[in-house]
Amino acid sequence: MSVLSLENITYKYEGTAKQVLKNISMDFEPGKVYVIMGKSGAGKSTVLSLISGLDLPTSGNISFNGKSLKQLDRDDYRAKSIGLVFQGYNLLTNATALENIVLSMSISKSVEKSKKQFALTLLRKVGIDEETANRKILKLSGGEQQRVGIARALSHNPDILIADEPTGNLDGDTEKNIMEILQKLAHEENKCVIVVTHSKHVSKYADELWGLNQGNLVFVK
Ligand SMILES: Nc1ncnc2c1ncn2[C@@H]1O[C@H](COP(=O)(O)OP(=O)(O)OP(=O)(O)O)[C@@H](O)[C@H]1O
Repeated sequence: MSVLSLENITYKYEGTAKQVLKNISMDFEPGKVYVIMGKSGAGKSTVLSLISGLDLPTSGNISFNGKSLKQLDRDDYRAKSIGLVFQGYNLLTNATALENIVLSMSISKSVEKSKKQFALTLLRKVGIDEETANRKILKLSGGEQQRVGIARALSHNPDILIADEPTGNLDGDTEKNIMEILQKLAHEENKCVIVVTHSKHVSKYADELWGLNQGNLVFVK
């Protein structure tokens, strides 16, 4: 059963004639890592903005658990069901790792009894111990920052994790570590993990690999 389904999506930016996405269809299930690979300008960011409910397709339909995003409250969908991981981490650099997670939980109105304990549990899950959790982001390595970014994306327990070039700023070993964490979240915690990248290395971690080329999406393996 798909958690997310794209049916015959096309997309044109307002006021432009170019079709940026050309009739693309794809189904996403829980428990799998999906990698969408494409060159610069292929349409990766556009697909992500549609999947995450920032915008609606020009034609076609996107559904989440069988319900069209057109009918859902998309702010609510984004806040509850989607976790985002960014290439540049997007953390508050002058706050600690722990504070970043707790703040994010407060904004998403988490009902956890102890936000701090829950945040520490999430951080431990991605390999950040308590000492590191209490350090300011500025004093963490890139790989550690991305692990905090993943913990933050998990803090409202979303069904879908979307990672936009999550290892774009990291070296090979660190890339492996981050991709293994994302893989574990899919395989052991049943998250639907969607990664967009231009990196061939990242594609090795895919349960399903798709290629995006000038707005056309094709199944690779
Ligand atoms: N706001 C916009 N208005 C008009 N055209 C846009 C806009 N944003 C992107 N495009 C165009 O849509 C196409 C796809 O862009 P998109 O940003 O989705 O590609 P991408 O694969 O994410 O590229 P990159 O890897 O460089 O981020 C490109 O031709 C781009 O010029």
